[in-house]
Amino acid sequence: MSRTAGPAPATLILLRHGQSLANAQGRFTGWTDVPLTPRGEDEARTAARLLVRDGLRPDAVHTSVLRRSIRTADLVLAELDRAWLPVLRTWRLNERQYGALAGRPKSEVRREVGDDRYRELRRSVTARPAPSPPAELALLRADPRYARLRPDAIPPAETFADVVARITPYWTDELAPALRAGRTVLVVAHGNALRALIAVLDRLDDAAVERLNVPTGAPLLYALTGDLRPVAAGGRYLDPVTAHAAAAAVAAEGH
Ligand SMILES: O=C(O)[C@H](O)COP(=O)(O)O
Repeated sequence: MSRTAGPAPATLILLRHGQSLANAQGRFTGWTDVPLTPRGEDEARTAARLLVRDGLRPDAVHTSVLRRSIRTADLVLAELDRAWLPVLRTWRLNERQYGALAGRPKSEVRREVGDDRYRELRRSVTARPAPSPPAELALLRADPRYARLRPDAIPPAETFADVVARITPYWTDELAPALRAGRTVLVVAHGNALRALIAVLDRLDDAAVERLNVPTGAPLLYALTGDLRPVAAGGRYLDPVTAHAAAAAVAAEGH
């Protein structure tokens, strides 16, 4: 008797945008819509060449609504000669809303609040930064890219747990169905958005979340089983030596 084949394995590629102006300046970014630096654009092209080297050809692309992720995806698709691919853009893949920390130098914040609180603000699951100043929050709430959101749905500041909560529906409703349909899905997003997605994929506990850092411009491949479980926890960076060194540098930011 022939066994019915189970669902096919799936391929998910996670990519944090290339270096941004705020990254280069050592500042918290959050929902601030900063551009890539020239180095960040080169990181995007290098990431695309790694995908080509490994025979990876995305046929579904998702970004946030922030230009650093949109531009990174555009550069990758151009390098892959797939500029024709439709790209889905969503606020749910935005970076964590860092509230009053956005725009502030990380080293200044660390000196102000101390090493323990600084680490807690960046990497704990439940720490909530002070809210964005009212004028900045009003600008976010008036931004046309969030026009379909209720104004009170624009968070004044997010915990990491909040990011997980807003990304999970996107995983369930958009990414997982595309993967089950056999698409090679590329998600171009942000450090904490991808940390949240990885936490969901690998079912990370809080301690593991706190240790997790995602570098810019480093393609992370998740081979998934038919039921969308990672074949290897943590996935596999296409250039692991560079990625792991860059992840350590992310952890050390502000010091
Ligand atoms: O929003 C930011 O500041 C960065 O992109 C992520 O910063 P973090 O690594 O300090 O969370």
